[in-house]
Amino acid sequence: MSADKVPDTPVEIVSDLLTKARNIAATCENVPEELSSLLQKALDMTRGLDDYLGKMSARESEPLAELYRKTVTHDWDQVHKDGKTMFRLPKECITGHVEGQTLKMLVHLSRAKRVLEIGMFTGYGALSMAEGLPEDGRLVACELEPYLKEFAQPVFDKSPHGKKIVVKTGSAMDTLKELAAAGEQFDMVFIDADKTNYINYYNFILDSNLLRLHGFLCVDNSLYKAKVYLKDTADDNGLALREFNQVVADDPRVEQVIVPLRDGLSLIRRASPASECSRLKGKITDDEVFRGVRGCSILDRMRLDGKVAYVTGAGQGIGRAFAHALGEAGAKVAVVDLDQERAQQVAEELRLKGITSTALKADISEPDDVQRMIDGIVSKWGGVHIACNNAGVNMNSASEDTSLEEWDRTFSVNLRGTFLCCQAAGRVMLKQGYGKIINTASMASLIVPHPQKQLSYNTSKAGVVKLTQTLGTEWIDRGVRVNCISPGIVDTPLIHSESLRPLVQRWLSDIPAGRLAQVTDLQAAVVYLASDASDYMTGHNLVIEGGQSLW
Ligand SMILES: C[S@@+](CC[C@H](N)C(=O)[O-])C[C@H]1O[C@@H](n2cnc3c(N)ncnc32)[C@H](O)[C@@H]1O
Repeated sequence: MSADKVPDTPVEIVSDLLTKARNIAATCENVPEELSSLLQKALDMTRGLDDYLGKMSARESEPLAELYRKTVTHDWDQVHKDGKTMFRLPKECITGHVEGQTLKMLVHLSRAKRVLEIGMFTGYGALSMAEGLPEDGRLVACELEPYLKEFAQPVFDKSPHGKKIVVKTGSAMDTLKELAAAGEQFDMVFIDADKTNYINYYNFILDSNLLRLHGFLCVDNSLYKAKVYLKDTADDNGLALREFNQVVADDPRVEQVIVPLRDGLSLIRRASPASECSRLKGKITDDEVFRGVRGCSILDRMRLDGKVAYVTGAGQGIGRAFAHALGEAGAKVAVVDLDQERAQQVAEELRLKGITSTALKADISEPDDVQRMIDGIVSKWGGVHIACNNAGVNMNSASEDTSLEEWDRTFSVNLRGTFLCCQAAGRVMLKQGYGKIINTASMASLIVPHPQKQLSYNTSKAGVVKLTQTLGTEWIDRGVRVNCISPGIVDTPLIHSESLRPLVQRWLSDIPAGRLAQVTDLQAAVVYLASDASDYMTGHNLVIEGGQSLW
């Protein structure tokens, strides 16, 4: 702690008291050596703690460091004397490095997308949390003093995360009412403004549903310099926080814990819908729609944790995007491709993202390769739950010139290969009594895309749809669902080649969406079809083509 810093947290205050006690002991005669040494040891322990936490926590970004420097060197007394702020703002208000990183970590871990801060000060906490938000995340910061918005904004503007922050100046309670009236909801709320109003903010946030059902609150200063539990507390803020903590502890709507970080940080989460039910008996329909199927929200129902998946043709393009999507949703993924090196590269990408993966080489038109692929996955991971049969080839020729070779090669990969994979994976899945098969068909199964000529491709993909419908109805009563995805024209590097460029213009005029499909446009569909959320769907051809087949 620097010499001019006012002790502000329980640890800093203990440290200050110990320093005083040690100094007194040093001036007294007859103080036992052991007492001095114990005082010194206690002092070293308390003094060193915050420093150590700072050193061992992730480093702050340069904009955060600038905000900190700018805040602690600013003459807040003068600003107040000049009438620029309504209140005299102590620089100790700032959350600072360790708390900032803690808030950022909480945003990350909770995957919050919308955060509300009540009491922004110079924006250190706001920017820390914004750094943890995804690119489309948003943080609304309430601040009474307009001067502080002007102070923080130039630094926000230097950070790539500053654009996620919207500052609302004025009384926080007025802003909360405005947000609630606009139907806004937040995943996380950080309360750090006037202490005597904490209880009002808390009640308003819960009563007006500003905090979404599975959201949580962080409340700063909940230990308030230890005054919340010291008997002789007389100051308003200490008493307000003591009452606040008690109200939260007695509130059946929430679960909470106080983390003794700096001046105390309460983490409060809205309890499960089930506990809200008993309180709201009669006012709600307490069913699976309200509670979620098996208690899971719709997004959780699309998680694939613990599932084993494979994707053929996963070395590039759509297959690679499918492999990433299934892995991101929680599945272990076998990346299968004819090209071993590409498969390995994609498997490595997945591992870098923390996804369990393996690379396999297989030619799906060869029964032995397909069987080896399935056996390998089963022996490595104990089963196959998601079979993504995506590999395919596309050759072009006028129908009168289509060679038998082209026809056979197309059918042997696109239809025979898909059949071999469905059969080999299906046998395992039927034994398990569970499985999700997702075949890649094509919009060409519905319409005849033009002007390119691709008889064998179109016909083989129509076959994939019929294969899917037949298996999907034959196996569903034994727990195996079979569906397919029909992408429209997908934007791949090949499409930008000199020879295809004129065709792209033609295609674009045929697509109501006005653009080609990106592989990322197909990712949610594969996760949905792989998840339990789509259990009632089988034999379906899910067409994703920007409306092209409808024109
Ligand atoms: C402890 S500081 C906030 C620190 C900040 N969260 C950070 O990360 O550095 C409290 C802030 O709340 C603001 N404040 C106090 N009363 C308020 C109110 N009624 N409405 C909005 N803001 C208020 C103060 O102006 C001050 O800037």
